[in-house]
Amino acid sequence: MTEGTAGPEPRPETAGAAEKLPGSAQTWRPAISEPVIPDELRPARTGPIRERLGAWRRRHLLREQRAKDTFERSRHPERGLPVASGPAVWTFLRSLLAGRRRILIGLLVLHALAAVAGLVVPQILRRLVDNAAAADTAAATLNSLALAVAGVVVAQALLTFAARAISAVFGQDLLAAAREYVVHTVLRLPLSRVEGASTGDLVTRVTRDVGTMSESVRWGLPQAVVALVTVLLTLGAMIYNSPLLSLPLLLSVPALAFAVTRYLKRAPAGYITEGKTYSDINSTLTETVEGARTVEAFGLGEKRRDLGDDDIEVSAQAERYTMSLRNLLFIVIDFAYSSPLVWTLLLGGVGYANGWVSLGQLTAAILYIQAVVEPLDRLIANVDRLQVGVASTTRLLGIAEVPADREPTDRQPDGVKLTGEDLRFAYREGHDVLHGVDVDLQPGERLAIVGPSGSGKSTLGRLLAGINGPRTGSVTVGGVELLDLRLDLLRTEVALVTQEHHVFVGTVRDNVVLAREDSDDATVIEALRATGAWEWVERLPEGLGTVVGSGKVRLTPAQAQQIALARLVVADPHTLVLDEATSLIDPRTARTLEGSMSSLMEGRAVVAIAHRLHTAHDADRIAVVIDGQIAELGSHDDLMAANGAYAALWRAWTS
Ligand SMILES: Nc1ncnc2c1ncn2[C@@H]1O[C@H](COP(=O)(O)OP(=O)(O)OP(=O)(O)O)[C@@H](O)[C@H]1O
Repeated sequence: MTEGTAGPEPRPETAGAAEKLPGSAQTWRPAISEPVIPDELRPARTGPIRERLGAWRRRHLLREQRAKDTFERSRHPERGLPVASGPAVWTFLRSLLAGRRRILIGLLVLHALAAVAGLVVPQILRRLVDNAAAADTAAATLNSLALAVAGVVVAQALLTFAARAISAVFGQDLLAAAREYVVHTVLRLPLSRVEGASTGDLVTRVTRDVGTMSESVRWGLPQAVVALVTVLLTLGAMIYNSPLLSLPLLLSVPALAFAVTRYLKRAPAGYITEGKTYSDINSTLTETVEGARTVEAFGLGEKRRDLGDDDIEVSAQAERYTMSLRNLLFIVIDFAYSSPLVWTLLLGGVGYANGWVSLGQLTAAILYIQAVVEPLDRLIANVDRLQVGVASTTRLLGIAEVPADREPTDRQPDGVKLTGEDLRFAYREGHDVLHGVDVDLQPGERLAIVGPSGSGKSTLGRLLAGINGPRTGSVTVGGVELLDLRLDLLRTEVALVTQEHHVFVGTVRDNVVLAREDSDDATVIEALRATGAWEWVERLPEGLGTVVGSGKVRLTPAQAQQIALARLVVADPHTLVLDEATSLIDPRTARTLEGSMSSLMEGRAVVAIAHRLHTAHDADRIAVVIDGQIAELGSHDDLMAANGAYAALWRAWTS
């Protein structure tokens, strides 16, 4: 592997190379036969010092390059979630702080006063030392100076306490605002992008990244500002005490500034890369857990473990990179702390001997140097914390950069006729899976969509139900485009029923009334009766109020499907799009369910995406979709008479 291309195999998420296991919905990554970590990036443990240093530098440069590459790739991913730019973070921060100026200024003033109180102590001590050195000072003067020190220390403690208490309240308020923002943003993500993004990435962003961001907003930011103010005030006090004795510390500031600037330039890409590696670890892990049965059935355990190990190793590489950046910074910081102390003592000795400075000034200067170390340390540690926070914030704000796939208006459909015109759709740019489909659904009509696997039936169903918007053309109901309708209104016009039925953790009632939350119990029971679910719901310990879902009362797939259909009865849409709605249910339940479904479907238009052709046989019209186009359209008898693709499918199915 060459320097420019060093790095692990591109992940399918970025390389678009995910494969589907036959017969499985799980995406699977290509098997990796070579070691994922290039040799150049492995730690060199043997050889002469110069070679090892050279190898260390090469590894460092490679990691830096990779951090930059990953940063660029994650800024504009093809399908996953993007990362926001640096300026977006500052705009976001400004908007967070905008309504909280008063409390922010108040707490900064309190912290500054506490810092000033701390700076007064060395000045009083300076007087104490100078007075004690002079032979004629009265004991009363020394006593009052000592009392002044005690008074200032108490005042500083009280100010610090008040400042910290206000900081805590301020931090909680900011955290709440940040969390609300994230929840709001995630909820408005278009479904198509949620499906396209990896679960691990989304989960890492809304858990780890929210935590890191709020940590740095709550603690990192106020502490960095306070530490900066304290450092500046201490430097001012040092110059006031003795310009000569402040020289060594002032001279070390440029070295410190250089090291911090260098760090700030490199750290963001490093931390964003680190965040992405955590997402990758989570993605592999969730994929393995979700596909546990497939993994077991195909004996893929070892491969999955290897993938996990690779993810962890890559993550460790990213962590080592950011750690080496931090270490370099800390070396300079340590040097910048200790050398001024030595130089000030030497300079102070010479100055005292020549009468340029007093013993008290030297004492105060040494105390100030000691005093500046702690806030400087805090400042740099918090700058580091802020870097991690900024990286997490860019990932969170990236979610907000996903463009909305619809802009709902208040338009109301005039009628119930569903029409699709010139529908084209692509999951990947330049690869249309529908090529100009026209569908005209009469009110109350049953239209079956049949065709070979992968021909575009489900995609057409999703477009007709307004889940995805077409690339060209439009789907309208009563003359209004589906994407122009408010979501709550859309679901009472057209609804899609698929094989996936999620039961949310909540009561049976909550799960049924999702589309119309104001429905009463009688409506819910009627809906459950219609889908044949009332029999078993009635027997649950708390009936409608029983909490079901993950970790609670578990429902069978068939029961989950009945709940989903009951949801539909309550939503009462005039058009249903059924995509294999009854396939997961055992034949006996399916027969019962089909019975209740036919009464549910009465008076509604139905688009049934059918794999079992008997569904098609009973439909008013049948659309045969082949390669993303409607190849034939007509009733069963018409199409049999035409002796085309449908007739061939029917003969194959009935023989
Ligand atoms: N989420 C997706 N991302 C990328 N490509 C997809 C996605 N979903 C479907 N496709 C592709 O779009 C094409 C049409 O798929 P679609 O699921 O609509 O076909 P289908 O006729 O319903 O197939 P089946 O009967 O097997 O369910 C296929 O080539 C499929 O691989």
